[in-house]
Amino acid sequence: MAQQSLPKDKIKFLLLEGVHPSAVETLERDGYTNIEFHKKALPPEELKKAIAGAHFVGIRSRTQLTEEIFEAAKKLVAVGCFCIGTNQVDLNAATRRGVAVFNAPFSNTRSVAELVIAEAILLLRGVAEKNAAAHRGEWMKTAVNSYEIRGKKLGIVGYGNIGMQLGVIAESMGMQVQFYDVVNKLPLGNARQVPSLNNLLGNSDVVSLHVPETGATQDMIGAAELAQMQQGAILINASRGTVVDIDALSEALAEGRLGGAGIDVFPVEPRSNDDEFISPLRQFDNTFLTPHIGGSTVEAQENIGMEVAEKLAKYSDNGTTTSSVNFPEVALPEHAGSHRLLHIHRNVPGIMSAINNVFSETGVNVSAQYLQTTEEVGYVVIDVDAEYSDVALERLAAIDGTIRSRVLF
Ligand SMILES: NC(=O)c1ccc[n+]([C@@H]2O[C@H](COP(=O)([O-])OP(=O)(O)OC[C@H]3O[C@@H](n4cnc5c(N)ncnc54)[C@H](O)[C@@H]3O)[C@@H](O)[C@H]2O)c1
Ligand SMILES: O=C(O)[C@H](O)COP(=O)(O)O
Repeated sequence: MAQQSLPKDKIKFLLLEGVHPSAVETLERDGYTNIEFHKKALPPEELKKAIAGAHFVGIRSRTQLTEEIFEAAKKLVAVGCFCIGTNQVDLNAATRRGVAVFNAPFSNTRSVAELVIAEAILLLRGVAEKNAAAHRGEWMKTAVNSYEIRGKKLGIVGYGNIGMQLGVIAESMGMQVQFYDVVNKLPLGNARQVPSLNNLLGNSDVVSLHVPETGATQDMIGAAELAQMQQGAILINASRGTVVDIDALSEALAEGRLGGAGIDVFPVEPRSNDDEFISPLRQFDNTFLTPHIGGSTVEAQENIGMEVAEKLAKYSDNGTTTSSVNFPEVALPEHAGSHRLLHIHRNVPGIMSAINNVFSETGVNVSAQYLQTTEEVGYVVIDVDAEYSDVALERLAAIDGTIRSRVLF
Protein backbone atom coordinates (compact mmCIF):
# COMPACT_ATOMS: atom_id res chain seq x y z
CA MET A 1 0.00 0.00 0.00
CA ALA A 2 1.56 3.31 -1.10
CA GLN A 3 0.40 6.52 0.55
CA GLN A 4 0.95 10.08 -0.51
CA SER A 5 1.61 12.68 2.13
CA LEU A 6 -1.63 14.34 3.24
CA PRO A 7 -2.06 17.95 4.30
CA LYS A 8 -2.07 18.01 8.12
CA ASP A 9 -5.75 18.97 8.35
CA LYS A 10 -6.65 15.79 6.44
CA ILE A 11 -4.74 13.52 8.83
CA LYS A 12 -7.31 12.19 11.26
CA PHE A 13 -6.61 11.51 14.93
CA LEU A 14 -9.13 9.48 16.93
CA LEU A 15 -8.55 10.00 20.66
CA LEU A 16 -10.46 7.75 23.09
CA GLU A 17 -10.88 7.21 26.84
CA GLY A 18 -10.60 10.90 27.77
CA VAL A 19 -6.87 11.30 27.23
CA HIS A 20 -5.66 14.53 28.81
CA PRO A 21 -6.33 17.79 26.87
CA SER A 22 -2.54 18.23 26.68
CA ALA A 23 -2.65 15.63 23.88
CA VAL A 24 -5.04 17.73 21.80
CA GLU A 25 -3.04 20.89 22.55
CA THR A 26 0.21 19.22 21.50
CA LEU A 27 -1.26 17.95 18.23
CA GLU A 28 -2.91 21.28 17.44
CA ARG A 29 0.33 23.14 18.11
CA ASP A 30 1.93 20.90 15.51
CA GLY A 31 -0.81 21.74 12.98
CA TYR A 32 -3.04 18.67 13.38
CA THR A 33 -6.62 19.88 13.69
CA ASN A 34 -8.64 16.89 12.49
CA ILE A 35 -9.14 15.35 15.94
CA GLU A 36 -12.13 13.27 17.03
CA PHE A 37 -12.20 13.13 20.83
CA HIS A 38 -14.22 10.70 22.97
CA LYS A 39 -14.38 10.75 26.75
CA LYS A 40 -14.96 7.01 26.96
CA ALA A 41 -13.87 3.80 25.29
CA LEU A 42 -16.13 2.85 22.36
CA PRO A 43 -17.90 -0.50 22.14
CA PRO A 44 -16.29 -2.71 19.43
CA GLU A 45 -18.87 -2.05 16.68
CA GLU A 46 -18.71 1.73 17.19
CA LEU A 47 -14.94 1.56 17.39
CA LYS A 48 -14.76 -0.25 14.06
CA LYS A 49 -16.73 2.56 12.40
CA ALA A 50 -14.78 5.36 14.05
CA ILE A 51 -11.36 3.85 13.40
CA ALA A 52 -12.07 3.15 9.71
CA GLY A 53 -11.27 6.76 8.78
CA ALA A 54 -8.48 7.35 11.32
CA HIS A 55 -4.77 7.61 10.53
CA PHE A 56 -3.83 7.71 14.21
CA VAL A 57 -5.65 6.36 17.25
CA GLY A 58 -4.99 7.22 20.89
CA ILE A 59 -6.21 4.85 23.63
CA ARG A 60 -5.64 4.02 27.27
CA SER A 61 -5.82 0.60 28.95
CA ARG A 62 -9.50 -0.14 28.30
CA THR A 63 -9.73 -0.17 24.50
CA GLN A 64 -8.92 -3.57 23.02
CA LEU A 65 -7.30 -3.23 19.61
CA THR A 66 -7.80 -6.74 18.28
CA GLU A 67 -7.10 -8.32 14.89
CA GLU A 68 -10.71 -7.58 13.95
CA ILE A 69 -10.37 -3.90 14.84
CA PHE A 70 -7.10 -3.59 12.90
CA GLU A 71 -8.81 -5.22 9.94
CA ALA A 72 -11.36 -2.39 10.01
CA ALA A 73 -8.65 0.27 10.36
CA LYS A 74 -7.41 0.37 6.78
CA LYS A 75 -5.89 3.85 6.99
CA LEU A 76 -4.23 3.42 10.38
CA VAL A 77 -0.58 4.49 10.51
CA ALA A 78 0.12 4.40 14.26
CA VAL A 79 -1.39 3.70 17.68
CA GLY A 80 -0.63 5.79 20.76
CA CYS A 81 -1.19 4.05 24.11
CA PHE A 82 -1.57 6.97 26.52
CA CYS A 83 -0.43 4.68 29.35
CA ILE A 84 2.32 2.14 30.07
CA GLY A 85 0.66 -1.22 29.34
CA THR A 86 0.32 -2.30 25.71
CA ASN A 87 -1.28 -5.68 26.41
CA GLN A 88 -4.62 -4.29 25.16
CA VAL A 89 -3.15 -4.02 21.65
CA ASP A 90 -2.60 -7.06 19.44
CA LEU A 91 0.98 -6.05 18.65
CA ASN A 92 1.42 -8.82 16.06
CA ALA A 93 -1.65 -7.64 14.18
CA ALA A 94 -0.30 -4.08 14.24
CA THR A 95 3.18 -5.08 13.10
CA ARG A 96 1.89 -7.27 10.26
CA ARG A 97 0.07 -4.21 8.92
CA GLY A 98 2.99 -1.84 9.37
CA VAL A 99 1.23 0.07 12.16
CA ALA A 100 3.67 1.50 14.70
CA VAL A 101 2.65 1.43 18.38
CA PHE A 102 3.89 3.93 20.95
CA ASN A 103 3.31 4.26 24.71
CA ALA A 104 4.46 6.37 27.67
CA PRO A 105 6.82 4.08 29.55
CA PHE A 106 7.70 6.46 32.41
CA SER A 107 5.15 9.24 32.88
CA ASN A 108 2.88 7.57 35.45
CA THR A 109 5.43 5.44 37.30
CA ARG A 110 5.75 7.89 40.21
CA SER A 111 1.96 8.03 40.62
CA VAL A 112 1.74 4.25 40.93
CA ALA A 113 4.65 4.10 43.38
CA GLU A 114 3.03 6.78 45.58
CA LEU A 115 -0.30 4.92 45.68
CA VAL A 116 1.43 1.69 46.67
CA ILE A 117 3.39 3.36 49.47
CA ALA A 118 0.22 5.01 50.77
CA GLU A 119 -1.60 1.68 50.78
CA ALA A 120 1.29 -0.13 52.44
CA ILE A 121 1.24 2.41 55.29
CA LEU A 122 -2.52 2.41 55.70
CA LEU A 123 -2.94 -1.36 55.44
CA LEU A 124 -0.17 -2.07 57.96
CA ARG A 125 -1.97 0.34 60.33
CA GLY A 126 -5.33 -1.35 59.73
CA VAL A 127 -6.75 1.95 58.53
CA ALA A 128 -8.90 0.41 55.77
CA GLU A 129 -11.04 -1.55 58.25
CA LYS A 130 -11.01 1.16 60.95
CA ASN A 131 -12.21 3.68 58.40
CA ALA A 132 -14.94 1.33 57.11
CA ALA A 133 -16.05 0.66 60.70
CA ALA A 134 -16.17 4.37 61.55
CA HIS A 135 -18.43 4.97 58.53
CA ARG A 136 -20.81 2.44 60.10
CA GLY A 137 -20.61 4.21 63.49
CA GLU A 138 -18.13 1.80 65.08
CA TRP A 139 -15.10 3.04 67.07
CA MET A 140 -12.06 0.75 66.61
CA LYS A 141 -9.40 2.48 68.71
CA THR A 142 -6.70 -0.17 69.20
CA ALA A 143 -3.01 -0.75 68.54
CA VAL A 144 -3.50 -4.48 67.97
CA ASN A 145 -2.22 -5.50 64.48
CA SER A 146 -1.23 -1.89 63.79
CA TYR A 147 2.37 -1.43 62.64
CA GLU A 148 4.79 1.17 61.32
CA ILE A 149 6.31 0.48 57.90
CA ARG A 150 9.75 1.37 59.25
CA GLY A 151 11.91 -1.76 59.41
CA LYS A 152 9.35 -3.91 57.58
CA LYS A 153 10.26 -5.97 54.52
CA LEU A 154 8.82 -4.92 51.17
CA GLY A 155 8.89 -7.62 48.48
CA ILE A 156 8.61 -6.23 44.95
CA VAL A 157 7.65 -8.62 42.15
CA GLY A 158 8.87 -7.10 38.86
CA TYR A 159 11.74 -4.64 39.41
CA GLY A 160 11.14 -2.43 36.37
CA ASN A 161 10.41 1.29 36.12
CA ILE A 162 7.71 1.22 38.79
CA GLY A 163 9.23 -1.46 41.02
CA MET A 164 12.57 0.37 41.18
CA GLN A 165 10.96 3.70 42.00
CA LEU A 166 8.83 2.11 44.67
CA GLY A 167 11.93 0.50 46.18
CA VAL A 168 13.74 3.83 46.45
CA ILE A 169 10.80 5.58 48.15
CA ALA A 170 10.19 2.62 50.49
CA GLU A 171 13.83 2.51 51.51
CA SER A 172 13.84 6.24 52.24
CA MET A 173 10.99 5.52 54.68
CA GLY A 174 12.97 2.84 56.45
CA MET A 175 11.70 -0.31 54.74
CA GLN A 176 13.99 -3.18 53.77
CA VAL A 177 13.52 -3.81 50.07
CA GLN A 178 13.88 -7.10 48.25
CA PHE A 179 12.70 -7.98 44.78
CA TYR A 180 12.10 -10.87 42.43
CA ASP A 181 12.49 -10.43 38.68
CA VAL A 182 13.05 -12.84 35.79
CA VAL A 183 15.93 -10.65 34.67
CA ASN A 184 19.06 -9.98 36.75
CA LYS A 185 18.73 -6.33 37.77
CA LEU A 186 21.11 -3.86 39.36
CA PRO A 187 19.54 -3.16 42.77
CA LEU A 188 19.13 0.52 43.69
CA GLY A 189 20.18 1.56 47.19
CA ASN A 190 20.29 -1.41 49.54
CA ALA A 191 17.64 -3.43 47.70
CA ARG A 192 18.39 -7.11 47.26
CA GLN A 193 17.35 -9.45 44.45
CA VAL A 194 16.08 -12.83 45.64
CA PRO A 195 16.32 -16.00 43.55
CA SER A 196 12.70 -17.13 43.54
CA LEU A 197 9.16 -15.88 43.96
CA ASN A 198 8.55 -18.27 46.85
CA ASN A 199 11.61 -16.96 48.60
CA LEU A 200 10.22 -13.42 48.34
CA LEU A 201 6.65 -14.34 49.34
CA GLY A 202 7.71 -16.24 52.45
CA ASN A 203 9.87 -13.43 53.70
CA SER A 204 7.99 -10.13 53.10
CA ASP A 205 5.60 -8.11 55.26
CA VAL A 206 4.25 -6.35 52.15
CA VAL A 207 4.27 -7.86 48.65
CA SER A 208 3.69 -5.51 45.71
CA LEU A 209 3.24 -6.69 42.13
CA HIS A 210 4.70 -4.75 39.16
CA VAL A 211 4.93 -7.23 36.32
CA PRO A 212 3.38 -6.82 32.87
CA GLU A 213 0.45 -8.92 31.64
CA THR A 214 1.98 -11.91 29.84
CA GLY A 215 1.32 -15.64 29.63
CA ALA A 216 3.87 -16.15 32.42
CA THR A 217 2.24 -13.66 34.79
CA GLN A 218 -1.32 -14.96 34.35
CA ASP A 219 -2.51 -16.06 37.84
CA MET A 220 1.06 -15.65 39.07
CA ILE A 221 -0.36 -15.20 42.57
CA GLY A 222 -2.80 -18.06 43.19
CA ALA A 223 -3.70 -20.26 46.14
CA ALA A 224 -0.24 -21.86 46.36
CA GLU A 225 1.57 -18.52 46.31
CA LEU A 226 -0.81 -16.93 48.82
CA ALA A 227 -0.16 -19.90 51.10
CA GLN A 228 3.55 -19.04 50.99
CA MET A 229 2.95 -15.53 52.33
CA GLN A 230 3.53 -14.72 55.99
CA GLN A 231 0.55 -14.69 58.36
CA GLY A 232 -0.82 -11.13 58.40
CA ALA A 233 1.17 -9.94 55.35
CA ILE A 234 -0.22 -7.39 52.89
CA LEU A 235 -0.67 -7.96 49.13
CA ILE A 236 -0.79 -5.01 46.75
CA ASN A 237 -1.55 -5.34 43.03
CA ALA A 238 -1.38 -2.27 40.80
CA SER A 239 -0.08 -4.15 37.75
CA ARG A 240 -2.73 -6.08 35.81
CA GLY A 241 -5.87 -7.85 36.99
CA THR A 242 -4.89 -11.17 35.45
CA VAL A 243 -1.84 -11.48 37.71
CA VAL A 244 -3.82 -12.41 40.86
CA ASP A 245 -6.39 -15.19 41.21
CA ILE A 246 -9.11 -13.14 42.91
CA ASP A 247 -11.04 -16.18 44.22
CA ALA A 248 -7.90 -17.50 45.89
CA LEU A 249 -7.24 -14.05 47.36
CA SER A 250 -10.82 -13.89 48.69
CA GLU A 251 -10.32 -17.22 50.37
CA ALA A 252 -7.05 -16.09 51.99
CA LEU A 253 -8.73 -12.92 53.27
CA ALA A 254 -11.81 -14.81 54.49
CA GLU A 255 -9.57 -17.17 56.46
CA GLY A 256 -7.70 -14.23 57.99
CA ARG A 257 -4.36 -15.37 56.57
CA LEU A 258 -3.55 -11.96 55.07
CA GLY A 259 -3.56 -8.68 56.96
CA GLY A 260 -5.15 -6.91 54.01
CA ALA A 261 -4.87 -6.14 50.32
CA GLY A 262 -4.69 -3.13 48.03
CA ILE A 263 -6.07 -4.01 44.61
CA ASP A 264 -6.20 -1.45 41.79
CA VAL A 265 -6.67 -3.77 38.82
CA PHE A 266 -9.14 -6.59 38.29
CA PRO A 267 -9.58 -9.51 35.87
CA VAL A 268 -12.82 -7.89 34.69
CA GLU A 269 -13.19 -4.14 35.10
CA PRO A 270 -16.37 -2.12 34.51
CA ARG A 271 -16.43 -0.66 31.00
CA SER A 272 -17.27 2.80 32.29
CA ASN A 273 -17.91 4.74 35.50
CA ASP A 274 -21.65 4.10 34.95
CA ASP A 275 -21.30 0.32 35.28
CA GLU A 276 -21.36 -1.57 38.57
CA PHE A 277 -18.06 -2.89 39.96
CA ILE A 278 -18.57 -6.54 40.80
CA SER A 279 -15.98 -8.41 42.88
CA PRO A 280 -15.92 -10.93 45.74
CA LEU A 281 -13.45 -8.57 47.44
CA ARG A 282 -16.18 -6.01 48.17
CA GLN A 283 -17.05 -7.87 51.38
CA PHE A 284 -13.66 -7.28 53.04
CA ASP A 285 -13.09 -4.13 55.10
CA ASN A 286 -9.34 -4.69 55.19
CA THR A 287 -8.92 -4.06 51.47
CA PHE A 288 -8.48 -0.96 49.37
CA LEU A 289 -10.28 -1.53 46.08
CA THR A 290 -9.45 1.27 43.67
CA PRO A 291 -10.80 1.67 40.13
CA HIS A 292 -7.55 1.24 38.16
CA ILE A 293 -6.29 4.67 39.15
CA GLY A 294 -2.63 3.88 39.81
CA GLY A 295 -1.61 6.16 36.96
CA SER A 296 -4.57 8.53 37.21
CA THR A 297 -3.11 11.73 38.58
CA VAL A 298 -3.27 15.15 36.97
CA GLU A 299 0.52 15.26 36.70
CA ALA A 300 0.85 11.85 35.07
CA GLN A 301 -2.04 12.31 32.65
CA GLU A 302 -0.82 15.72 31.52
CA ASN A 303 2.70 14.41 30.89
CA ILE A 304 1.42 11.30 29.14
CA GLY A 305 -0.82 13.43 26.90
CA MET A 306 2.14 15.49 25.74
CA GLU A 307 4.59 12.61 25.48
CA VAL A 308 2.48 10.26 23.38
CA ALA A 309 1.00 13.03 21.20
CA GLU A 310 4.56 14.21 20.46
CA LYS A 311 5.58 10.69 19.47
CA LEU A 312 2.61 10.39 17.10
CA ALA A 313 3.19 13.84 15.60
CA LYS A 314 6.89 13.15 15.12
CA TYR A 315 6.18 9.86 13.37
CA SER A 316 3.66 11.60 11.16
CA ASP A 317 5.95 14.60 10.47
CA ASN A 318 9.24 12.89 9.75
CA GLY A 319 9.04 9.12 10.31
CA THR A 320 10.85 8.97 13.67
CA THR A 321 9.96 5.78 15.57
CA THR A 322 12.06 6.26 18.71
CA SER A 323 10.70 4.15 21.60
CA SER A 324 8.06 2.38 19.51
CA VAL A 325 7.14 -0.89 21.23
CA ASN A 326 6.76 -2.96 18.02
CA PHE A 327 8.78 -1.18 15.35
CA PRO A 328 12.44 -0.76 14.46
CA GLU A 329 13.57 2.46 16.14
CA VAL A 330 14.90 5.22 13.95
CA ALA A 331 15.58 8.80 15.12
CA LEU A 332 15.50 10.98 12.04
CA PRO A 333 16.68 14.53 11.32
CA GLU A 334 14.50 17.04 9.44
CA HIS A 335 14.29 16.53 5.70
CA ALA A 336 13.90 20.09 4.43
CA GLY A 337 14.40 20.37 0.68
CA SER A 338 13.90 16.68 -0.04
CA HIS A 339 11.04 14.22 0.01
CA ARG A 340 11.21 11.36 2.48
CA LEU A 341 10.17 7.84 1.48
CA LEU A 342 9.22 5.44 4.26
CA HIS A 343 9.27 1.75 3.40
CA ILE A 344 8.06 -0.86 5.87
CA HIS A 345 8.64 -4.44 4.81
CA ARG A 346 8.78 -8.00 6.04
CA ASN A 347 12.33 -8.73 7.15
CA VAL A 348 13.10 -11.33 4.46
CA PRO A 349 16.28 -11.77 2.38
CA GLY A 350 16.60 -9.75 -0.83
CA ILE A 351 14.48 -6.73 0.11
CA MET A 352 17.34 -4.29 0.58
CA SER A 353 18.88 -5.14 -2.77
CA ALA A 354 15.45 -4.72 -4.42
CA ILE A 355 15.12 -1.30 -2.75
CA ASN A 356 18.58 -0.20 -3.84
CA ASN A 357 17.87 -1.43 -7.39
CA VAL A 358 14.96 1.00 -7.59
CA PHE A 359 17.38 3.88 -7.17
CA SER A 360 20.16 2.55 -9.39
CA GLU A 361 17.68 1.72 -12.18
CA THR A 362 15.73 4.99 -12.02
CA GLY A 363 18.77 7.19 -11.33
CA VAL A 364 16.85 8.93 -8.51
CA ASN A 365 19.39 10.67 -6.30
CA VAL A 366 19.38 9.49 -2.66
CA SER A 367 20.58 12.15 -0.24
CA ALA A 368 20.22 10.03 2.91
CA GLN A 369 19.18 6.52 3.84
CA TYR A 370 18.38 5.00 7.22
CA LEU A 371 17.65 1.35 7.98
CA GLN A 372 16.61 -0.47 11.10
CA THR A 373 15.16 -3.93 11.50
CA THR A 374 13.51 -6.15 14.07
CA GLU A 375 13.14 -9.90 13.64
CA GLU A 376 9.93 -9.46 11.64
CA VAL A 377 10.02 -5.99 10.17
CA GLY A 378 12.45 -3.76 8.31
CA TYR A 379 12.04 0.02 8.19
CA VAL A 380 13.95 1.97 5.55
CA VAL A 381 13.80 5.73 5.25
CA ILE A 382 15.17 7.33 2.09
CA ASP A 383 15.46 11.05 1.37
CA VAL A 384 15.28 11.85 -2.35
CA ASP A 385 15.00 14.87 -4.65
CA ALA A 386 11.43 16.14 -4.50
CA GLU A 387 10.64 15.79 -8.22
CA TYR A 388 11.42 12.06 -8.27
CA SER A 389 9.60 10.86 -5.18
CA ASP A 390 6.42 9.74 -7.03
CA VAL A 391 8.16 7.38 -9.36
CA ALA A 392 10.36 5.97 -6.59
CA LEU A 393 7.39 5.45 -4.28
CA GLU A 394 5.49 3.54 -6.94
CA ARG A 395 8.45 1.24 -7.57
CA LEU A 396 9.08 0.73 -3.85
CA ALA A 397 5.44 -0.14 -3.20
CA ALA A 398 5.62 -2.88 -5.85
CA ILE A 399 8.53 -4.72 -4.19
CA ASP A 400 7.59 -8.18 -2.95
CA GLY A 401 7.47 -8.18 0.87
CA THR A 402 6.39 -4.54 1.15
CA ILE A 403 3.95 -3.99 4.01
CA ARG A 404 3.41 -0.29 3.56
CA SER A 405 5.15 2.70 2.05
CA ARG A 406 4.49 6.41 2.21
CA VAL A 407 6.07 9.66 1.25
CA LEU A 408 6.49 12.73 3.45
CA PHE A 409 6.74 16.16 1.82
N1 LIG B 1 -2.46 0.47 37.94
C1 LIG B 1 -2.10 1.31 37.00
O1 LIG B 1 -2.77 2.30 36.72
C2 LIG B 1 -0.82 1.06 36.25
C3 LIG B 1 -0.06 2.15 35.82
C4 LIG B 1 1.12 1.90 35.13
C5 LIG B 1 1.51 0.60 34.86
N2 LIG B 1 0.75 -0.44 35.26
C6 LIG B 1 1.16 -1.82 35.03
O2 LIG B 1 2.39 -2.04 35.71
C7 LIG B 1 3.20 -2.88 34.92
C8 LIG B 1 4.65 -2.64 35.26
O3 LIG B 1 5.04 -1.34 34.84
P1 LIG B 1 6.56 -0.94 34.68
O4 LIG B 1 6.56 0.40 34.04
O5 LIG B 1 7.29 -1.11 35.94
O6 LIG B 1 7.03 -2.04 33.63
P2 LIG B 1 8.53 -2.47 33.30
O7 LIG B 1 8.46 -3.15 31.98
O8 LIG B 1 9.46 -1.33 33.46
O9 LIG B 1 8.88 -3.55 34.42
C9 LIG B 1 8.33 -4.84 34.48
C10 LIG B 1 9.31 -5.76 35.17
O10 LIG B 1 8.69 -7.02 35.35
C11 LIG B 1 9.67 -8.01 35.07
N3 LIG B 1 8.98 -9.25 34.70
C12 LIG B 1 8.37 -9.56 33.55
N4 LIG B 1 7.83 -10.80 33.62
C13 LIG B 1 8.12 -11.26 34.86
C14 LIG B 1 7.84 -12.47 35.53
N5 LIG B 1 7.14 -13.45 34.94
N6 LIG B 1 8.28 -12.61 36.79
C15 LIG B 1 9.00 -11.62 37.40
N7 LIG B 1 9.30 -10.47 36.80
C16 LIG B 1 8.86 -10.28 35.56
C17 LIG B 1 10.49 -7.43 33.94
O11 LIG B 1 11.74 -8.05 33.80
C18 LIG B 1 10.59 -5.97 34.38
O12 LIG B 1 11.72 -5.75 35.19
C19 LIG B 1 2.83 -2.48 33.47
O13 LIG B 1 3.06 -3.52 32.57
C20 LIG B 1 1.39 -2.13 33.56
O14 LIG B 1 0.65 -3.26 33.19
C21 LIG B 1 -0.41 -0.23 35.95
O1 LIG C 1 -0.82 0.80 31.76
C1 LIG C 1 -0.98 1.82 32.43
O2 LIG C 1 -0.28 2.84 32.33
C2 LIG C 1 -2.04 1.82 33.47
O3 LIG C 1 -2.74 0.63 33.50
C3 LIG C 1 -2.92 3.01 33.40
O4 LIG C 1 -3.90 2.84 32.42
P1 LIG C 1 -5.04 3.97 32.22
O5 LIG C 1 -4.40 5.10 31.46
O6 LIG C 1 -6.10 3.32 31.44
O7 LIG C 1 -5.47 4.42 33.55
